[in-house]
Amino acid sequence: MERLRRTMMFVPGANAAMLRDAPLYGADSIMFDLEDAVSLKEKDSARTLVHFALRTFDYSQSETVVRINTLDTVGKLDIEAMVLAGANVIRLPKTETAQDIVDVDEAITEVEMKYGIEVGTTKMMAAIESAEGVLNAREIAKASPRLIGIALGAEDYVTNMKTKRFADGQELFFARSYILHSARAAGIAAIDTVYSDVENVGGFAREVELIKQLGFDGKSVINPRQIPIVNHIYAPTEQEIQNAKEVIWAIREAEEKGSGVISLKGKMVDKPIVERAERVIALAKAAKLISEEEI
Ligand SMILES: CC(=O)SCCNC(=O)CCNC(=O)[C@H](O)C(C)(C)COP(=O)(O)OP(=O)(O)OC[C@H]1O[C@@H](n2cnc3c(N)ncnc32)[C@H](O)[C@@H]1OP(=O)(O)O
Ligand SMILES: O=C([O-])CC(=O)C(=O)O
Ligand SMILES: [Mg+2]
Repeated sequence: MERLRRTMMFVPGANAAMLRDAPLYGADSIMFDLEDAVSLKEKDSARTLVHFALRTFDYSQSETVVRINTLDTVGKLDIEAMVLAGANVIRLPKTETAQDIVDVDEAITEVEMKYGIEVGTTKMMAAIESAEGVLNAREIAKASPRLIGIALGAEDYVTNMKTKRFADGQELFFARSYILHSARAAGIAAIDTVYSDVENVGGFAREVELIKQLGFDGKSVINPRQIPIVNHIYAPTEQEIQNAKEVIWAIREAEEKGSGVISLKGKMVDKPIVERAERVIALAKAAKLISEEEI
């Protein structure tokens, strides 16, 4: 089954206490940051700290993602330390072109070969944070078989666009839509950007409602308090779960009789409707609203 990525929590790589406590909050993915949350002075110590944290603490309940620095700075050093430490995913920030992804893919391959790790073990993500990156999202999303998703980085993006973030998110509509389409066309995940105003719970919830409606798999978060809000909004309602169960039971029965399409309460049920029902069930299981065995 597809891995759920409702929440991807940034953890500043230089903060030892946050690295230690990060698994306590139940994020689907923990994103260790070596890039913009780490000052230039702390780049080397943060890399060492995250390397040892990955080897020492138990992050097994989450996916581990590391946001590295770009290859024109210390990205290669980051890749070597993180691949060796067994990070699940390397996230490249400020991705502008498909070639950026190919270059990181090659750097990862080199390290995997050097340490006898099976080539392809380490996955990748691309964060898109500029006009150039958005316009190239379609090629970026298909640039490497390692890619599990692409994400919007809206703080850098609005800066590049010479605007700022607004409550209704209009300024992000094109970028969000194009990134989503690029991800879906490539068959990978689409992750929305951070919401920096941690105290504004209402504004955060409205943004999560919007990105769920658009079709994003989930959101980058910066604070543990944002996790239950995303999980609550992404959790299906009782009615949605009941409908999904009925669809799956009905299609199972139909398939036993050798048919792929049926009518349920006067509505047609076929493959796309079954796929949506399966996602509702996966989200319900993740939210522990139903048990693994129930369906
Ligand atoms: C544009 C970009 O690039 S965004 C990505 C880079 N930015 C980041 O990584 C920032 C990550 N977030 C943070 O550093 C913090 O959440 C801040 C600075 C925004 C707010 O910090 P605080 O005011 O301390 O938050 P808050 O009071 O909610 O913290 C509660 C607890 O959660 C911990 N915590 C807060 N954020 C995080 C986090 N991202 N990861 C792990 N633990 C965290 C705190 O250490 C605190 O722990 P304690 O109770 O044991 O002391
Ligand atoms: O990727 C993110 O959501 C955070 C980030 O770097 C940005 O918004 O510029
Ligand atoms: Mg950024």
